[in-house]
Amino acid sequence: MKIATAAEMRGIDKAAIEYFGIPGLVLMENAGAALARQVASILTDAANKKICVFAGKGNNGGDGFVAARHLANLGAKVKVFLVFDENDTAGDAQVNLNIVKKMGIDVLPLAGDRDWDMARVAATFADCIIDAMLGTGFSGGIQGNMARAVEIINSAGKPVVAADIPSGVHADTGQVGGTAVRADYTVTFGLPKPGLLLYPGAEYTGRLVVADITIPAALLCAEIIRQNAITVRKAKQLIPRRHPAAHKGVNGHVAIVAGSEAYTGAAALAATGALRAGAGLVTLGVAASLLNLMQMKLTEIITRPLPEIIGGAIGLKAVPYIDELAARCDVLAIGPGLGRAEETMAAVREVVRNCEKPLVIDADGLNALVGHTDVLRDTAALAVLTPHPGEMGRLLGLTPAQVNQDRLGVARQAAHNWGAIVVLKGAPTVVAFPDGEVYINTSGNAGMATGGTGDVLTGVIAALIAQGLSSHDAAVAGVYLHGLAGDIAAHAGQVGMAAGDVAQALPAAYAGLLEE
Ligand SMILES: NC(=O)C1=CN([C@@H]2O[C@H](COP(=O)(O)OP(=O)(O)OC[C@H]3O[C@@H](n4cnc5c(N)ncnc54)[C@H](O)[C@@H]3O)[C@@H](O)[C@H]2O)[C@H](O)CC1
Ligand SMILES: [K+]
Repeated sequence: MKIATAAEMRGIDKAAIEYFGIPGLVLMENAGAALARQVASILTDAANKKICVFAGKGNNGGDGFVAARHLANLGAKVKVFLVFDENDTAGDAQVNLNIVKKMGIDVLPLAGDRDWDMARVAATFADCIIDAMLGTGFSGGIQGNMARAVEIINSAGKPVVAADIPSGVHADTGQVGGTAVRADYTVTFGLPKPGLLLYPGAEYTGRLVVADITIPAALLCAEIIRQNAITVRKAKQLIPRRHPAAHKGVNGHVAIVAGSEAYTGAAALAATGALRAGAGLVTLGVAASLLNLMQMKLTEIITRPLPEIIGGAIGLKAVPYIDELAARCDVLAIGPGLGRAEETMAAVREVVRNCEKPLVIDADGLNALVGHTDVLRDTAALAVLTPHPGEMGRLLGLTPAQVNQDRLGVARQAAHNWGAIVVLKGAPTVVAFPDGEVYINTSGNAGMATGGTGDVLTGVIAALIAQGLSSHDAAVAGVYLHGLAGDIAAHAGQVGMAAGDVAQALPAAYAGLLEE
């Protein structure tokens, strides 16, 4: 499913009206009707129920007027509060405001304090509240009357249904402009917007309903829309199917270079993630002094000793051994737990420069690229980088908070600049490609915010490449598969969930994606 920015949505709207000839009023009618249907389904029966609509002056408000009409026709007692000067509205919204007034529905401009007191009382006694104040036209911050209305809505303690976007949430980034409506449901029109899936916007969205308002399908899947959701449907399309006669060689061979004296768990989790995501063979290259320990921890994983420096970290002498290992395998994942010794970092850069196989670079492998992202330009296949916001920040000279301020934009720009696939981990994980295409993941949960889950993801993506997926598809499907495993593991509880639980849940998640 595509995800449209506010500007892309406006373009779609324009094309639907001007090229296909669908009147804007028809789109608004369908939007308002979808809003009314959602409210009616929440209330089971709208007849005699008290509904408050808080409306803005634009087309978002227009959707609210249409919903008010539909709900009044179902017998609901509707009050429409205008959070703007009545003369400010125009076009389709004004047409629908006039209809609502002619029907005798209560339309109450919020002018003086008494009006606001009435609005607060009405919201407190309402059965449902509709937020139709601001949608894709919102910019800046919420203040004044809008802020007052948001406070009334949020403090009423009643079910809230937002039209298109919770007012106060920025459509493109999910950032909140000071305050925002906390919706229980958001009925968004045509396509989801990034801000409904990105935090904190996702927190205000509640349950997301995507309403078909009869925008021609060709417009909703247009290539010019550069955002996509990684849905279960997308992951099912991409996940490799296994031939009944497949042998371990067919299922691919993953090479992993990871671990150091202090971080043996990262190596074990990355290797286990690859195994549990279906790789036929997994070979772990690790500093020689850790070999016995890793052999004790890992049964099915082949282990290879690598020349090391002090502290059980690989050194430059390991480079030819790693090159040889990668040459025998289908993909090389490098980085988890390697440590940050200068010689280890230099060795990683040398390996990345030489590698002829697809690469997955994570954790300390990313730290090795700080100030050296030019080495990515020469990789044989698009390297997949899997930074969390801290690693991303180090690579870009930003703080994690700055990275999270615009996750889509930061990941997209980095992928373009580096000529690599960037999997920016977090809630939600974003996958960005050099051509500007981005995917927002819809699986996973907060229980996965625990040490080592990133190492597992590295193994998962490498395993899917080893099984024949392009780096592009492996990143998209791997992020979803990993999150789905996290959702399965979370059935035992999110608090206390460990990265190993996610790895152990991978076969069940994979099986779920293979089901028709
Ligand atoms: N996309 C579709 O297919 C359809 C969308 N519909 C609805 O239309 C809105 C977008 O309407 P628009 O008139 O462009 O803007 P808004 O109604 O979101 O905003 C109204 C108005 O508010 C002012 N404003 C902006 N920022 C602030 C602020 N911080 N504080 C106060 N006021 C602010 C600004 O002047 C805006 O113009 C979309 O979301 C859908 O709900 C169609 O109805 C159906 C088809
Ligand atoms: K809204």
